[in-house]
Amino acid sequence: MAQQLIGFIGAGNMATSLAGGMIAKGIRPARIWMSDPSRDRLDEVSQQHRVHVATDNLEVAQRVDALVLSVKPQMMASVCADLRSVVAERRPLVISIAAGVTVANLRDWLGEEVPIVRCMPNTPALVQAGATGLYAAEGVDDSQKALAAQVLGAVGLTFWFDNEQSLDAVTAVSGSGPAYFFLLMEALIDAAKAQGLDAATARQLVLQTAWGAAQLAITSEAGPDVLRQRVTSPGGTTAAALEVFEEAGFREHVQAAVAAARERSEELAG
Ligand SMILES: NC(=O)C1=CN([C@@H]2O[C@H](COP(=O)(O)OP(=O)(O)OC[C@H]3O[C@@H](n4cnc5c(N)ncnc54)[C@H](O)[C@@H]3O)[C@@H](O)[C@H]2O)C=CC1
Ligand SMILES: O=C(O)[C@@H]1CCC=N1
Repeated sequence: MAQQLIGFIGAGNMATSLAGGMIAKGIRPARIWMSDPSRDRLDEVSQQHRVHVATDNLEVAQRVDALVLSVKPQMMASVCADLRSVVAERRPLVISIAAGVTVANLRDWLGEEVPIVRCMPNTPALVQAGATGLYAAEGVDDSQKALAAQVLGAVGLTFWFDNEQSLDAVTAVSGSGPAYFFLLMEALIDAAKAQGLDAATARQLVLQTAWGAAQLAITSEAGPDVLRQRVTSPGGTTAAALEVFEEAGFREHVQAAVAAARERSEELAG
């Protein structure tokens, strides 16, 4: 496994986050290939990460032991159609990170016999703080599962699921989730500025608070509900703020937002 080659089809945000995290974790850049139609993108990636690059997806597919499909879900059918003959001949492990694209979709496009791991990482992979849900389709052996876990586990925590539907929920929670926290950070920075703090200080206060709250929640035995209560003095400032959140239906909005993300993930399966 130590020398197996990993190829990314599509050198976008996620692929480079994953590759960057893998390299930071000690995986040699020479084990990583990336293809993308954009020469500029590849130049940027090879300069930054020193991985092998190619504009031709087939050149990558012909060389690697595991292919990480990291193009947009809408591109996946046509990309797979081009890869189909090489994949049928070489049978690399296929790891898809595309939101909503199912194992059945991938089998239609690539062939029934292809070993497939469907997974859902997130962008904190770039700083090795990712969270990834994985699902291994029938026919994936233990060494292939270990390889998928090595790729995704290099950039954060991995969680295996026995049923594929769970990945739509994972997509809505942790795949899209960083954006929810970033939205809260943006809104809090704006609120801090509205209260007269300068932009740089507002940003630092908010990011340190987000980081501190996450660290506290991760390291504490108490759950987020208890930690929230500990911040909230009766009749105090936090209580005043939380009342506004609750009255505005904050929790209901979060439920509805996550349900919308899940629905969209299911729709992307086509
Ligand atoms: N952005 C995120 O937070 C997450 C994204 N994903 C999934 O990862 C996948 C990639 O998303 P991003 O990296 O955000 O998108 P992106 O747009 O940054 O990257 C896609 C890349 O694919 C390339 N591409 C386009 N056509 C191609 C082709 N025919 N062959 C090879 N490459 C081609 C594009 O030039 C681009 O560099 C998507 O399927 C998305 O659902 C999964 C988890 C989180
Ligand atoms: O927004 C999306 O569709 C992708 C999948 C999860 C995060 N980004």
